[in-house]
Amino acid sequence: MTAAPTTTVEYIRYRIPEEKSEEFLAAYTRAAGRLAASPHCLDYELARCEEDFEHFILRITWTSTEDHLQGFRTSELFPPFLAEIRPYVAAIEEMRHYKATPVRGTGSAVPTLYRWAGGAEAFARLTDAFYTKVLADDLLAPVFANLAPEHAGHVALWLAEVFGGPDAYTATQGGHDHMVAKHFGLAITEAQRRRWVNLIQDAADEAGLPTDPEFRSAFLAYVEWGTRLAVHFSGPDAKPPTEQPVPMWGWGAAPPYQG
Ligand code: HEM
Repeated sequence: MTAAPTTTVEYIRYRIPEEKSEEFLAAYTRAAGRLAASPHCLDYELARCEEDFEHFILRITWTSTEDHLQGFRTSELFPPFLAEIRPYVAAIEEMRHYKATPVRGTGSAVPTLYRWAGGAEAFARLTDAFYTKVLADDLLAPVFANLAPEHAGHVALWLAEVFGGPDAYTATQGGHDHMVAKHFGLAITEAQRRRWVNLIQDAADEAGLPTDPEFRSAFLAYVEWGTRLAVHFSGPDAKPPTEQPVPMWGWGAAPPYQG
């Protein structure tokens, strides 16, 4: 079980007469700077109804309802925020906090990294090429001296799952804690980690994974994160990790170019 999220979404619905909408938008453009500056605000968006121009909905995600009420509302940001929007308070039709339910997710407009890479076969090709290189490598071969025959296949399932594919590693082997625990006691050095990073990129080229900047930067970001975690958990002072979900790696700031 992971802890329930504390974030809350405040919806404020306005009905603004057409002739006032321009100054309403201008006032909110100025007021928004206070939301942007608030450490209690995760994001905000003012949307206008397409069918009925008089309807607006402001959505603000707060770190928690309490942070909104006791934090933002008592901060020095609130008085100037309120001063901008006070003329429209009477036009509010609803102003309430909502908590997310488990019914949420993303659609398929943006392909997962898994799909973009070429699915399960691509990750199998990747780890086959990778472990061939690892076993021929002066720094890494000793670490993988007792490599089990199924290891490459397991790592392929893990990578596929992290990049948005089926949860086959979790279902057949175990989740994040299981994978992390595989590295206990290995005492991986920085030089070995860096070699791992280099070889998996060579293997990605050899296995024909996409070479576009967006895919490769997201791929490498995970490899950096994962190898640094592996080093940490392989060290002498590593404690078993707290229960964590399998990371779901996405595209980050650069979504795929679909021209
Ligand atoms: C993104 C980085 C990494 C990922 C995704 C990863 C993934 C995995 C997975 C999924 C396993 C378990 C395989 C199984 O269930 O059979 C594993 C085991 C192992 N990993 Fe990693 N690993 C990473 C980094 C590293 C690094 C940097 C090293 C060493 C240089 C390393 C060395 C090993 C070894 C030796 C095992 C086998 C342990 C055993 O079964 O006794 N890993 N790794």
